[in-house]
Amino acid sequence: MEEIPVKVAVRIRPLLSKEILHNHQVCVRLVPNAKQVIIGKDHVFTFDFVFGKNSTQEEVYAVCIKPLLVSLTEGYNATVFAYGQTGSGKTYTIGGDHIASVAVDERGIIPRAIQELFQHISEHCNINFRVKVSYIEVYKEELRDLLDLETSVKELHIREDEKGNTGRISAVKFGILGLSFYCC
Ligand SMILES: Nc1ncnc2c1ncn2[C@@H]1O[C@H](COP(=O)(O)OP(=O)(O)OP(=O)(O)O)[C@@H](O)[C@H]1O
Repeated sequence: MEEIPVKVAVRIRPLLSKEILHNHQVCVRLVPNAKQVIIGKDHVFTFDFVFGKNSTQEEVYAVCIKPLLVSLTEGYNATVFAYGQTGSGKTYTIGGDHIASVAVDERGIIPRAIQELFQHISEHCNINFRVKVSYIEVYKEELRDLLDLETSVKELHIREDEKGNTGRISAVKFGILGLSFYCC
């Protein structure tokens, strides 16, 4: 079977207290033993990974991200991004919020991946690693450097090489939040 390099996971978040208070109803169900969700009455969608409302940060990381980190340390590139409408749980899952104030169990993808990457580096003193980080927000077609908010949005551009590959954006936040790794 052909190996498809892009994998898509869906994560259902639990209702928030304010949603319960306003009597909002859950409109999405998991299909047992299938990587599918049903929206409404009968709209079935299939994904590579499906996480229900009780899924943990650890589970999402272990299933979707850890294998990529292993590949990264073997010299492959990987990109992870979260996509969804406002309030759907991108920041929570990717772990882009105030990391210091988040309980260890609740930490999302970015702090877990960074911790594991540096753990790997410290265990392989015979190899030279160079780690670069950038954190870019793309919102309404404009780029903002989240590590240097003074930079004008006009100074940042997405560039492509002759093959159409985009450059070294290392963490992207748009209606999408993401993290890219590049081995140097
Ligand atoms: N899996 C989850 N378990 C518990 N709470 C969650 C989960 N996912 C999201 N939440 C909560 O839902 C709320 C909205 O999530 P979040 O801020 O991550 O959404 P977002 O997609 O990043 O929104 P925006 O695009 O507006 O920034 C937050 O209070 C967050 O803590």
